[in-house]
This record gives sequence, structure tokens and C-alpha cells, in this order.
Amino acid sequence: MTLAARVCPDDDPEALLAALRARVGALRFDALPLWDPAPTSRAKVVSVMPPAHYEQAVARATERIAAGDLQKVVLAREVDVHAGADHDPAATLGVLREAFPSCFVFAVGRGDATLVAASPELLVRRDGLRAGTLALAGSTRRSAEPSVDRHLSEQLLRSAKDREEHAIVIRRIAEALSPLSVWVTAPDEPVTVQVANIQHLATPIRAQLARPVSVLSLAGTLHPTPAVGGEPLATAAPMIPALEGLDRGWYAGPVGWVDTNEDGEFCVALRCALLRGPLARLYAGVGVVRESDPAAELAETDVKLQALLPVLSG
Ligand SMILES: C=C(O[C@@H]1C=C(C(=O)O)C=C[C@H]1O)C(=O)O
Repeated sequence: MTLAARVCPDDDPEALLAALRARVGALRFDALPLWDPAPTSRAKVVSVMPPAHYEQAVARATERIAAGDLQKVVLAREVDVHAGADHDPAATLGVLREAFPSCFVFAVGRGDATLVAASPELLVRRDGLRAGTLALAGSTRRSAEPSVDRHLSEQLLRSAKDREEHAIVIRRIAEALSPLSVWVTAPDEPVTVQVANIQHLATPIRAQLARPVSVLSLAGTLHPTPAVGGEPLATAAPMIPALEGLDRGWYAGPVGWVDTNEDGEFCVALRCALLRGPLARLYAGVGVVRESDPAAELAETDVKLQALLPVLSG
């Protein structure tokens, strides 16, 4: 177990240590979190805005792209799960850790709200002068039938639309890292990565930093990549809230850790839900490019929502 503490300049280290020890001691006596796979009352799942609103937003974005002032914009939608009882963040976290072993699984609490996620997307990792990140964009569903699953993966690799959506992210990451680096390198061809419910085009990107820029500052330089924002960002940024009509909150933000050497790791808060009492708000977005079809993009948000929906709706 790793404990993190928020330290202020006037804090007494001994008192902080004692508080952390007391917290660990208290945890030992807490009841084990229990996820109930067969709750007596059914959860209610509702799209916050009608799905047609999302399709219209995608259509309007493609018009802006066709007009020539934008290459890509990522648009998200929200779905609420009203459960019969309060959601249990610890139990949810336990289930996500089992179901998504290759993802960044976390829970961050503040006040009465907890953000839980199983994100496949690394924003940045720094170890001394080495930095690593992942371009992740371009998606398709999975199939339980291995040959169909492989076919879907090959289709994704051959899809010009998805390859372009993906290339925009690589280009921007390389442009952001280059001024800080001796070299930035990425394989010529993406691979597909499979998570439980979806597969994505992925390209790992590595850089040798020219000076020890902190991981926090690297995260600030890279975020938001066009995997969650858009290209060019200055055009996409004001369009996103206007078209989505929602408050993203912590969704798509960087979440991670920093050590005393300023090394660390940040992922992008995707495949996440904000839990507050019996309400869970889920978010899912897609990259919209010129060829995007509104119905297909809506369907892709449904696939992405399937990461957390079965866990939260019982
Ligand atoms: C925006 C999300 O995912 C991002 C968008 C992707 C896409 O459009 O293909 C793929 C992975 C993520 O970078 C999300 O999950 O909400």
C-alpha cells in the first residue's frame, strides 16, 4: 500500500506520520468492501441529454471540420446510474482492478464525491531524463469470438479515418516534447491494444529530455492531447463545452503521482465515473474527424460506457 499526504510548509512531520499510522490502523478494522452482484432494487440508467443531442453535436463538429478551420475535436456525453443504495467506491475499485488489469485503476475522493476509473491511457511517465507517453486514439469494439476480434483489430489498423485520428495525436505529442528533448521517437506503425470491452490504436512515444523537466510540468505541457481535446486546440477548446453542453469536471483530466525527484506518472481520467451517494455519473467521448458518422460515434460512446456501466448498474 502507498500512502500519500498533503504537506504544508508549517506541518509537523511527526504529527503527519502519526496521523498516517492512525489511518492505517483504522483501515484494518474496517469491514471488507462488498460488491453486490444481485441487488434487490434495480439501478436506473439515463442519458443526461437525449442521445440525439450527441449525434447533432457530432454533425455540427463535422461541418466545422469540413469548413476547414479544425481537424479534430473530442466530444463527450454523460450517463447517470441511479442505484437503490449508495455506490461503494472501494468495492467498485476492487471490481475494476480485477476486470481491467492492464489499465490505470484509481479512486480519488474529495468531500462526498469519488472519481473511479479504469483508464487505458498514459499521459506521461518520467524517470530522470527519460519520458514516455502513449498516443491512444482510434477505436473499435471487441468480440468474444477470437477470429472476429482479430478481424476487427485488422480493420482498425487499415481504417484511414482512425489512422488519421491517431496520427493527429502523435504529431501533437511529438511537437510538444521536441523543444524539451534531445530526441523523440515513435514506431512508424501503431499497434492495437485490447481492453475488456474495446480496442484502440496505440503508439508508444519515448523522449530523452534535454533537461530535467518535472513530470508535473510535462503533464501540463501535453494535456490536453488531441485524444481528449482537439486540433488545433485553440479552435477546439471553446467548441467542446458549447457542443457537449456539459461540465467535464475531472473527466479527461490528468491523474497520477509525483515523487520527491519530480519523477512520476500521470494517466488520463477516462472510462470513469463520479460517485456521489446513490448517483454515478459516467462519461465517454470520441474523436470527431471529417469522416465521422454521428450514429457510429454515438455507438462508440456506448462501447466505452460499457467499461463501468455493468459494474455500477448491477
Ligand atoms: C475520449 C475517450 O477516449 C479517447 C478517444 C479515443 C477515440 O476516439 O478513439 C480512444 C481513446 C481515448 O484517447 C473516452 O474514453 O472518453
